[in-house]
Amino acid sequence: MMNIRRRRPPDSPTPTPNANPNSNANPTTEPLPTAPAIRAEHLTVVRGSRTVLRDLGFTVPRGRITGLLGPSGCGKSTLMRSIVGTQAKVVGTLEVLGLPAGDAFLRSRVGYVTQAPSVYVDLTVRQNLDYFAAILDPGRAAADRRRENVTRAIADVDLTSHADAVAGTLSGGQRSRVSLAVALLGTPELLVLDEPTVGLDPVLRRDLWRLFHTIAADRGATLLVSSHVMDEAERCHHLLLMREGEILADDTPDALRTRTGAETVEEAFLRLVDDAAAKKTAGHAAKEPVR
Ligand SMILES: Nc1ncnc2c1ncn2[C@@H]1O[C@H](COP(=O)(O)OP(=O)(O)OP(=O)(O)O)[C@@H](O)[C@H]1O
Repeated sequence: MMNIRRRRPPDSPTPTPNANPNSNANPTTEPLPTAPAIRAEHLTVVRGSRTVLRDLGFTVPRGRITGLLGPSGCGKSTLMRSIVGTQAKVVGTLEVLGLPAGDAFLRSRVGYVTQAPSVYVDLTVRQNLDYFAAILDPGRAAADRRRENVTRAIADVDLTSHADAVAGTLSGGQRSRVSLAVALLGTPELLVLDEPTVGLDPVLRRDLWRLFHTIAADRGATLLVSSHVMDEAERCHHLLLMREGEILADDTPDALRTRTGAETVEEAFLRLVDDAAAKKTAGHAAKEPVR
């Protein structure tokens, strides 16, 4: 069972945009807390010779869990990389926590867990976290705080009993949780998790989803969680359904089911896919020259 302490994060040492001595930002122009965590307009991404994301427009609400769902290859990872600022050739508007995606001030406010766990296999779980904690919060004066944060993050992902195990000896699911613990270290406002439950057994999947809900409820954090498993959609507050580089729906699971008259989100998704295909066919037919 995942364990997360029910407490608010301490005041963060994270620099805010106005902490920048070179910034001309006016405090009154700070985004309101009700502003979306992520806002995209006309977002297009080209990879190689392919347009992988095409003219996307969507919002991700703050303090909620948004599921980014769609089949393999539809562009979920590309969108997540764009949001965290690691994707090249991003065109259009993409705002994250009120700042342009990739802005240096977002570095410690956004946590990102890639599909492949990024851990040092020759270090123990605790040594992995100590290393990243030292980068996030350096200096001798912060040693006690770092130790506390590392212990808390390890407990959050239920790896306390494996804290001294070498990461290379852990299972794939356990390594994924080490990556998640690293992302939780800085108590980020936005967590971007790329297929975090892939390959996990049903009990661990359920526990991870409980952890996500606790993080959103207790910390007020925003989570963007991708999956190609449609039953995970039912666990989200909000959904972005993707297919072939386009957003088919940006809505709550309830609203989606009601709007499409479907029983499940999976069925709603299939109806939206059929509708989109029918519209495309109608569009092509309209363009055919009349003979
Ligand atoms: N370097 C690249 N050059 C060209 N096309 C690429 C490149 N990387 C990925 N793509 C293409 O971009 C599309 C989207 O890939 P992406 O990894 O974002 O999809 P995904 O939805 O995350 O898939 P999965 O669930 O399998 O991880 C895919 O069709 C893929 O073939």
